[in-house]
Amino acid sequence: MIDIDIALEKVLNRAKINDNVRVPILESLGFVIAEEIYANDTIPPFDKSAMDGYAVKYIDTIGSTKVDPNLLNLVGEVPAGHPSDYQLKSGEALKIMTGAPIPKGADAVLRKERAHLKGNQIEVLVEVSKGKDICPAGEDVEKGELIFSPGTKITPAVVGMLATLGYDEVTVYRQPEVAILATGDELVDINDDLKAGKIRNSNTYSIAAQVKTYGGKPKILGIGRDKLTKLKEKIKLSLESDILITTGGVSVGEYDLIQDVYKELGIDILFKKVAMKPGKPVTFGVYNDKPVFGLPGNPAAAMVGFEIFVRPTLLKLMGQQDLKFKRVTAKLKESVEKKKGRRHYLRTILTRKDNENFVSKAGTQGSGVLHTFANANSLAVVPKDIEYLAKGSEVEVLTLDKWF
Ligand SMILES: Nc1nc2c(c(=O)[nH]1)N[C@H]1C(S)=C(S)[C@@H](COP(=O)(O)OP(=O)(O)OC[C@H]3O[C@@H](n4cnc5c(N)ncnc54)[C@H](O)[C@@H]3O)O[C@H]1N2
Ligand code: MOO
Repeated sequence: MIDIDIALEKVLNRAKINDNVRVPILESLGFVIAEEIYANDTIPPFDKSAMDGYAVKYIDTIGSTKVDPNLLNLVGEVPAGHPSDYQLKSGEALKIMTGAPIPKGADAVLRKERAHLKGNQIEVLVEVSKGKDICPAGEDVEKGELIFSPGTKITPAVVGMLATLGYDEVTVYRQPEVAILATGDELVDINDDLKAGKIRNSNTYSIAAQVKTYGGKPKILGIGRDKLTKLKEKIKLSLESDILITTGGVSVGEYDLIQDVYKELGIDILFKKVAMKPGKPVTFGVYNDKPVFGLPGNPAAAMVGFEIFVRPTLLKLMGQQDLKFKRVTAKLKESVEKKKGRRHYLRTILTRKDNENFVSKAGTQGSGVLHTFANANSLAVVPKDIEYLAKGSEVEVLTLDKWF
């Protein structure tokens, strides 16, 4: 049995970042920029008003108060999108709207509510300083500035920045396609009859949902039956995808054929047993540089195997730099007992009270119990060589925040 951290290192060492594609910016959300993005313009391109009010010379407001206001002549207006050619002179004001270009001669904006309109004049109720309520040109971005480097994750604000900078498309690392094959003679699909000895195939759907959660594109290959030739044929078809996942058939049963199939197809197996629970029989291989994961059939084991090994692989292919889980330390709300030798990932509920994190089991921890996972929001880590943790002990917890 290989140690989890060593196993993960082997996986990530073999995972290669994807090639890149150009996509419309709205389709780039969640992906990673694969080019340098420079500003072709200064943003904002002109000094603009931050408030609705009056463009003035600040000097004309000096000494002005509510009780003894200075008077300025109103000589016109500047709406947003309509620059004025007027050269403001001393003793004058121009009505100005938020976002409108500051006219020549003006050096401050007096907010509407800080002036009194009296016919063709305004009373200045307060002094304003030079530059007051003006957003200077280049406040956001200077022309020629490097704005984003390869590796930047595209968030809603990044999409907005790309639009501001005039990019309608952006180059990103290509979305990985992840082929998923569930194996087992006992499996039927969602709408099929549950005849004796049969169970519904849930792995295909939970794993495909995990793939989507982390930004991949699932390719569902359906159910493969426990026959070497049939499995070989199905798997062969899917070796074009960026990642291949099979579930089931990796333990030591007579019909657990996955490892034989991998070998016959020329998939180089790097490990087939990991010191973790659930997920001990997680198998990892490489075919033409493509990662191949044989996840266990047990639904919770398959999903934990995905989170620990496939998730960071998928993120790496997508060009992401931070492959780690968000982790917190939390106090156990109950004691935990286990055998030495494997690191356990408990399906848990993480809560916060009075500035402290607490964690409790989401239910029974059998590798086949999926319901518990559906109630969980985190995985608490119980180290390999620990046998007992008392209530109140501190544990490391991986948050599944991307699920929510
Ligand atoms: N003698 C031993 N038996 C087992 C060992 C072992 O070390 N010695 N390991 C156990 C562990 S740990 C696990 S985990 C499982 C993994 O087994 P497989 O990957 O071979 O999975 P299967 O036997 O095909 O299925 C296990 C279980 O999960 C159900 N299943 C399978 N596929 C699906 C699916 N797509 N959707 C829902 N449920 C699925 C299946 O019916 C079984 O109940 O092996 C232990 N055995
Ligand atoms: O590794 Mo298995 O998932 O312990 O049941």
